[in-house]
Amino acid sequence: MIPLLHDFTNETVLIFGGGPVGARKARRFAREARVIVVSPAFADRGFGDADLIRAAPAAADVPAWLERTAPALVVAATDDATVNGAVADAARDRGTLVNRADRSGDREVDSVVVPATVREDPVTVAVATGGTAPALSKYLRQELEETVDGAGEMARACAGLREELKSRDVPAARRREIVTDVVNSPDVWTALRTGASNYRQVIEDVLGEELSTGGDGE
Ligand SMILES: C[C@@]1(CC(=O)O)c2cc3[nH]c(cc4nc(cc5[nH]c(cc(n2)[C@H]1CCC(=O)O)[C@@](C)(CC(=O)O)[C@@H]5CCC(=O)O)C(CC(=O)O)=C4CCC(=O)O)c(CCC(=O)O)c3CC(=O)O
Ligand SMILES: NC(=O)C1=CN([C@@H]2O[C@H](COP(=O)(O)OP(=O)(O)OC[C@H]3O[C@@H](n4cnc5c(N)ncnc54)[C@H](O)[C@@H]3O)[C@@H](O)[C@H]2O)C=CC1
Repeated sequence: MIPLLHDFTNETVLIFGGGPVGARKARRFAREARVIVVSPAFADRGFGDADLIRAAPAAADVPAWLERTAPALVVAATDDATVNGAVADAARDRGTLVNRADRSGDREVDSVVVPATVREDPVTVAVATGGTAPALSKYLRQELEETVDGAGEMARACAGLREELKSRDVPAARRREIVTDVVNSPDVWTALRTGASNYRQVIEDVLGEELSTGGDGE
């Protein structure tokens, strides 16, 4: 399987199953998509701002739900393997992406896996284990949270610097050198992580230095 980032803006994600797993997937997708969760019962968990629809579709009813809601992605997260299988079949018939929460091998065509994710906008890091060890994905995600801390602000600093340096016609090679130095600077990371600095300040400091040295490489 190959990781890709998918924009779900203005798309619908349809989830079957309102247990803890359905709730987790609902929260995940509700940050961007319109999410509908269909289930006879709902766990006492957050579902983001998903629409919760109380129903217990039989396998034969599943295609009509996809027809009605036209989702970009459908999630099978019930504890009924027959219903989950019907969800996968209906998705394949429509050419819709499907995530089966109860499966890690024998995947359906067009199936997708939800990776463990660390997010500090605009930075995203995703971890998967080929379905073999979700608990390991979660562990690595927790470890990576420390590494990624401050990366959102660092990304904004780099983006701002690239833009400013381009607009000042700084040669591309020098531009790359400056941005690479900033990304590799332990001092900048520490300043961003502790709040001692922010991305605007970093841009200002680096540009100030560059201009005062006349961009002669040092
Ligand atoms: C294939 C996949 C399909 C999919 O759901 O996309 C899948 C399938 C299954 N998960 C199972 C179990 C658990 N899953 C978790 C947790 C997470 N599972 C997630 C993803 C995935 N799970 C996909 C593969 C990703 C990869 O390649 O690693 C995460 C990363 C993302 C998310 O779900 O949001 C999220 C961590 C989020 C975070 O915190 O960062 C825990 C830990 C816990 O809950 O604390 C357990 C219990 C411990 C264990 O068993 O490892 C079972 C057995 C069910 C049973 O026993 O019946 C199956 C089915 C099977 O394996 O057959
Ligand atoms: N991907 C993952 O991270 C994990 C996956 N799993 C798998 O996912 C499944 C769901 O996990 P949990 O939420 O913990 O299970 P759960 O048993 O707590 O929840 C299942 C939900 O499905 C609903 N449901 C039952 N029949 C339905 C139907 N016909 N239509 C719609 N909804 C229906 C139930 O009312 C319940 O809300 C498990 O059976 C397991 O196979 C389990 C743990 C983690």
